[in-house]
Amino acid sequence: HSNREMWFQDFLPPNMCPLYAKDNTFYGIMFDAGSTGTRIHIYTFVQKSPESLPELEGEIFESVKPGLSAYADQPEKGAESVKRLLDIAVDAVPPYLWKKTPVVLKATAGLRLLSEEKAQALLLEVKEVFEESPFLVPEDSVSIMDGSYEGILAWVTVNFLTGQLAGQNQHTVGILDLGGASTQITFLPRFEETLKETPKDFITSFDMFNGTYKLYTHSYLGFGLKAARLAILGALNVEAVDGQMFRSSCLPKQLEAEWHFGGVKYRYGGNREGETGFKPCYSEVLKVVKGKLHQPEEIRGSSFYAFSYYYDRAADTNLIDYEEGGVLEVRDFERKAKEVCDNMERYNSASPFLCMDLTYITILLKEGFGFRDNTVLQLTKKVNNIETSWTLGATFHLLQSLGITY
Ligand SMILES: O=c1[nH]cnc2c1ncn2[C@@H]1O[C@H](COP(=O)(O)OP(=O)(O)O)[C@@H](O)[C@H]1O
Ligand SMILES: [Ca+2]
Repeated sequence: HSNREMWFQDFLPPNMCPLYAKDNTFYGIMFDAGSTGTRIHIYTFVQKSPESLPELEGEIFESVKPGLSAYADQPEKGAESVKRLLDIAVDAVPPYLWKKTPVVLKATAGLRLLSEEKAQALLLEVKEVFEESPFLVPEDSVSIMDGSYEGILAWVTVNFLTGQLAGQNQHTVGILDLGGASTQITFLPRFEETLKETPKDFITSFDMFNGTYKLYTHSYLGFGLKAARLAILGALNVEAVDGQMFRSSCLPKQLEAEWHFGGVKYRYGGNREGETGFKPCYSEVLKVVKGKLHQPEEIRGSSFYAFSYYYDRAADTNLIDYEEGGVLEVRDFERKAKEVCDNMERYNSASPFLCMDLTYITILLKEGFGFRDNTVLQLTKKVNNIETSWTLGATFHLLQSLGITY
């Protein structure tokens, strides 16, 4: 963009700038501080009239690992990783729009699991990075997001990108997000019954684009893929993890290794003496999931969009194409779990956790949420080349609250 800049840009107010005079272009910068990585989404919008939805022109996306929570004891270093990503936005947004472009960071389950003190120290350092940038820094620009918003905003993203939020005939789709530390389920109930039999705190009313949506949503903290690994290994909420060896029938028999998560080091390994394979693994994982999740009757027959680790593990095992995504049934995950767990040596090089992860996904879907074997899942990473992430919904919400869009 910058080669198109001209000398008068800096002297004329944007609405008089000849280059952009007719353009109602604006930007939004949203950081996703996830448990396994930090990502920046720089969105460009055009709004042609107050009546129509803003049009999304494009997205610049970049990410770094590990996530902020890995810097629990070095908040400055954590903020540095945010600074490096923000520099991309400085180059991407035309200077005359810097002051009008809001920058926000929302942290999810990784920071929810840290102590209040450590989480706040990290957020404070990030806030300083924002204050030193040329962008618009709204109130509450750096925060830990409420789990229910994580689901709602991802639902907004997917349904906006698939065109379901415009016009009259809305056939919205439900979404499933499997993060590292938490997992979300969100859908628009069609039956009065569902609203009646659902706990009150699972239903949230939400205003967006001149409509009100009464959504079913819940975020299960500790049920993300990586947190579930710890729960399955029995390493969750254990005081002195140091030196302890956590074993599971879901891991290759001879395996012994170390794993870092949330700033803690865990030693884990296979069942040297005991059983290994799909059957024992299934009952091991079932203990972690059974009876812990609400099962809405209505979802049994409907299809859902699934992304994040649902997508990654399906792609890792060739259930879907890594670039294109694809359509699966719940039983495909189970079939693949059996295949991997009963032939662990063959899959060991991919990831020693593959059997555990696939078994967990199977059980989460079937025994956790109560999906049927033939429930259809649409696995997507991108829709029209835009990442399916809660960040787009969050940016719409932000721009609306700042009066930048309608
Ligand atoms: O922009 C995105 N689009 C789609 N998936 C994403 C995006 N950013 C992260 N993910 C996926 O989210 C998963 C990691 O979860 P995350 O680190 O966000 O944990 P959390 O949600 O529990 O905090 C991975 O599967 C990763 O591929
Ligand atoms: Ca996430």
